[in-house]
Amino acid sequence: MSARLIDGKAAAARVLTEVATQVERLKAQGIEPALAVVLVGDDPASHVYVRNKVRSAGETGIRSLERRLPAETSAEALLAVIAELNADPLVNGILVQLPLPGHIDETRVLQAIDPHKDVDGFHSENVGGLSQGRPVLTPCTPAGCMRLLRDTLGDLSGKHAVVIGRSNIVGKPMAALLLAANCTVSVLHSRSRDAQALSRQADIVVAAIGRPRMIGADWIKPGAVVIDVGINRIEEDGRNRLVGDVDFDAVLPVASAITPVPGGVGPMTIALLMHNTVTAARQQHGQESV
Ligand SMILES: Nc1nc2c(c(=O)[nH]1)N[C@@H](CN(C=O)c1ccc(C(=O)N[C@@H](CCC(=O)O)C(=O)O)cc1)CN2
Repeated sequence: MSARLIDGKAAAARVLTEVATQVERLKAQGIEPALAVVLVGDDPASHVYVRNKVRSAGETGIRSLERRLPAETSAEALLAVIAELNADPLVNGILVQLPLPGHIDETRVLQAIDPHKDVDGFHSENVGGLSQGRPVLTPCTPAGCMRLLRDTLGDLSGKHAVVIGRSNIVGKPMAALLLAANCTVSVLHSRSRDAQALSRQADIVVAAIGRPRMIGADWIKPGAVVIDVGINRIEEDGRNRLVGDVDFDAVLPVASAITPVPGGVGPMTIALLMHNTVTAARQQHGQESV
């Protein structure tokens, strides 16, 4: 048996089409959703992601503003930019591209964003709301993984889901979303005992550890659905390659469905950012989220 490929590009295109329809409706009411993207420094991957975010905004009719700042920008200067965007009534969503240069405290910066404009869902107000099941802005990568899982499995109720990795951006919000979908959730990390055996009991495995191809076939129960969040750049056979946290070739014959890297979770992250921007715009105008 060979697993079905979960096509993140196609799923992202569907989300973006939904978003474009919502944007058209808002514009007909005189509301133009706008997203501010803040990029500090020269990280080449961050530049690509920001370019793709601005492009997706344009394609869905969302107005975008870019604030590009040099790597040596002080925390105070960055906070001043965020304060200006918070105060601008025509800006609905703000995101600060991560990682920030080492001299800037990321938490301090993320906490400075108005929670209603926090389209990354990283502010503690939104993190807390997510764990309480309130309708808050939700981190884009985990929200994208949930869409892929629902498209693949339908109702997730009662499934045993294992999340490997406990980062604030992916692992922890992913666990909260799976719990909200009535899964039985285990979060595995570097100190977990018998991680492989626990993972092998799961119906759903979400790998978000940042270690190239760490999850092999012996971590996966036959027929499980595998979501690979890893994006690792490695050099192999003299070529630069992008690989996930899952050993794709080894797991393919064991799983029932699997996301590839590239073309799996990554495109969903950007699509869900556009979705969150429209949600933020609707909420700021007293409308329910869709
Ligand atoms: N403020 C944020 N910073 C970061 C986030 C985030 O959600 N908010 N996530 C990641 C980077 N990221 C978005 O910002 C992101 C990563 C990967 C992709 C993507 O489409 N990947 C492609 C491959 C692209 C490539 O060649 O590198 C894929 O997997 O198919 C989109 C967005 C960290 N920072």
